[in-house]
Amino acid sequence: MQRARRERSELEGRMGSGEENSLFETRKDKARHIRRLYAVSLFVAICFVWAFRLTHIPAKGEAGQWAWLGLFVAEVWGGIYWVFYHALRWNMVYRTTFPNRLSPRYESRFPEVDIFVFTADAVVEPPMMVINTVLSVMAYDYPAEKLSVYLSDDGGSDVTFYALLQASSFAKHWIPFCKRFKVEPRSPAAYFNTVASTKSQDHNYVKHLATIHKLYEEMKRRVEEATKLGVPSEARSKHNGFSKWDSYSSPRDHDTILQIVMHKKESEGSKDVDGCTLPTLVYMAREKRPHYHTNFKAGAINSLLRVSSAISNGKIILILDCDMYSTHSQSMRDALCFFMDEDKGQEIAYVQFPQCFNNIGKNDLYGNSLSEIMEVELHGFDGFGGSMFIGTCCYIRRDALCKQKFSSEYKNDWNNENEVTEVNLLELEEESKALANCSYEKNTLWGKKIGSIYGCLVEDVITGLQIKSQGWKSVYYNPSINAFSGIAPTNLLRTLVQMKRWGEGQLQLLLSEFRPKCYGDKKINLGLLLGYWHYNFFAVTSLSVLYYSIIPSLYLLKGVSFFPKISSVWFIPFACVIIGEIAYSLIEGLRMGGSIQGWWNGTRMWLYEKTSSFLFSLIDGILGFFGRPNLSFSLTSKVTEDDVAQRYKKEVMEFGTSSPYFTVLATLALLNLFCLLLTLKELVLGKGSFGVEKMALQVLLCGVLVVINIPLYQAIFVRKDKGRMPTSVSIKSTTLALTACVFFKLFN
Ligand SMILES: O=c1ccn([C@@H]2O[C@H](COP(=O)(O)OP(=O)(O)O[C@H]3O[C@H](CO)[C@@H](O)[C@H](O)[C@H]3O)[C@@H](O)[C@H]2O)c(=O)[nH]1
Ligand SMILES: [Mn+2]
Repeated sequence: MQRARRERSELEGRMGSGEENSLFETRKDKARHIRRLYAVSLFVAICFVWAFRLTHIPAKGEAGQWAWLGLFVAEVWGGIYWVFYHALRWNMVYRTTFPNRLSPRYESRFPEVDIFVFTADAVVEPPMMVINTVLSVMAYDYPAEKLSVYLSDDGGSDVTFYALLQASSFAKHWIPFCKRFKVEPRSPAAYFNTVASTKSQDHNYVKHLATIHKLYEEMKRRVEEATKLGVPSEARSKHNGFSKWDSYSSPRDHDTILQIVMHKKESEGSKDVDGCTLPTLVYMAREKRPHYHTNFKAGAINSLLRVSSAISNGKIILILDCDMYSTHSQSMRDALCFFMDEDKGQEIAYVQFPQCFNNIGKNDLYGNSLSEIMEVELHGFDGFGGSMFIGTCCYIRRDALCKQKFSSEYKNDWNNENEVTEVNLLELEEESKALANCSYEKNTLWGKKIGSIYGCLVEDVITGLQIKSQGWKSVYYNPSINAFSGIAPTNLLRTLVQMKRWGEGQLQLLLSEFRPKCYGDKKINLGLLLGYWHYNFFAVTSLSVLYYSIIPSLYLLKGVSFFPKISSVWFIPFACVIIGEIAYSLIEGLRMGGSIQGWWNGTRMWLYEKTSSFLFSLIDGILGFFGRPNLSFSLTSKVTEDDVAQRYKKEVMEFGTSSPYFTVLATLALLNLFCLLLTLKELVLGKGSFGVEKMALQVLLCGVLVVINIPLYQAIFVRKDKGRMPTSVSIKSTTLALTACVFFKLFN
């Protein structure tokens, strides 16, 4: 990754205004001319493919006429979608910040920052992970009296609360330790992992390290014990916060639980061992009732927005998922460079950082590094006026989330109006608690115009769009030192389910009343619109990919050809598109620091997501549009069982459970395998009218689909481990695929 970054910066050209005063600089992608030339040429080739389709439609009554027209539709859509894809590569920009210019000017006038961390389930998001994230952000290199950390717990778990209490005590040692020894990263778990292998000569450091490590291990043991056995009664009686669970009946049915664990204005208890102030720390589990929709994370964001406005009211908010710990204690200053820039700062609503993951294997088996999005596409959005908001690792201006429009009169003003000098914590808790009640939002604009937007499984994307349509700008900042790191799914099904949720959310956005509000009236420019469409149409695109991976292969059985002969001039545009796209995606993958195997894995995942996840997104999205309520958010698990972890490490694909996703994938894979085998048999026996030259491209397509599915065949036919394809799925898929082939051959 680092190497790729260096190369990238060499490739970039400068676009800065040359102002010595700016706190940030924007540079254009230096390769943009080559990219554009390539895109235009390839588009011409695509047009020729369309022309071929239109000029060679089989005559009425000839075999495959309808299939031919279907292929035409798939190719037209594929071409259009390809334009969306390249829109994101047309105008990429890169940002650099100058934090060393920031401090001398603004250090004493830094804004208050509120950090929101979200968790929703103590089982799939272990409390230890959550508090490591919390500790990493509490330890930011930032004036503690201007920092508040809020944990929203949609799981309403007393164990998570217990862990947070433990973290608050541990912070009293951890934060001074971080500051004294300039520790990075400041998530204790991540830090102890990195230092395990290094030896230091500094005795003072070694001594402190041993002490703090011991404290951490003790805390970890307590928290893990509580996770297994429940919160110890001794702890319950010591902290009256636990009494708030008395009326609690289930995670879906309880009062608001709000606890200010530490408050910077509190006279005692919020100082570290060196006597320095610690950030404010708040636990919130908003009220839940079965007959109120929770609106998932969007609902949690809005509750926290209100609660925090009563407690600290920071002007800048950092939104984080509970697995996304900070890996760089200075990065908040980078974000401020954008907001505080005298020239352009006031119009920037949010600064999006990339999501990075610390558990990606060498060849990124499941394409989870999301490097296409993080290293390319968000830069593309940025070039057209603003990054997409991706829900985490993002600094947002409270005004942009809570007020409505941007106007040219808007000025940066970092003074906090409701600055409090002395607080009565109980009163403050009581007062803010009501703000997180279910009924609070009744007949208000929350979720419609204010705060995070409801009704969409990608609340982040739609919220970002809403902000943009109100006239605000946003930036994407991809620093050379990673700012955050989290956990990517570690098995195939989790990845597919996550993608299904994203695809469905994007479709909801497209079908919602917000689409015209966000896209209409030229509110966003064409480039940005095309970029968003690239995501919005995820689900729709599944149909053309499915068509392309089924119909041509089936027609092999009948010897019907859909592609030009190799000797024909019409072969040229097809060859250009195929070779061009392979070369382009391979180069892009390698430039981002990936491997060839990684590119191949990514291509497989592209196919799997398009044909299974996005198919289900489409079905559920349409059902949702016709009124079926969406009651669940399939949380991505952040824990991995040992044997699964072993296979993940060895880059062996994980199946293991029967799931409709696998049935679809296996059926497709087997269908192509059968078609290929039958075709090869035909070829070898030399029977019938099978023209090699005529069918070459079609056999190649089927062949590639087979080769890319090799791991799946192994999972069905060869493997014996627990991660292999369950027999029930294998039988179901074989039957389906065989039936399709036989029916097609005999009856069509
Ligand atoms: O009812 C809910 C459901 C989820 N979450 C939190 O939302 C975050 C994201 O959930 P996760 O299961 O990790 O989903 P991902 O698909 O990994 O999330 C990505 O996609 C989401 C939807 O686009 C964004 O909100 C996230 O920021 C982005 O990381 C986690 O911290 C959850 O605890 C809640 O607080 N309440
Ligand atoms: Mn996640």
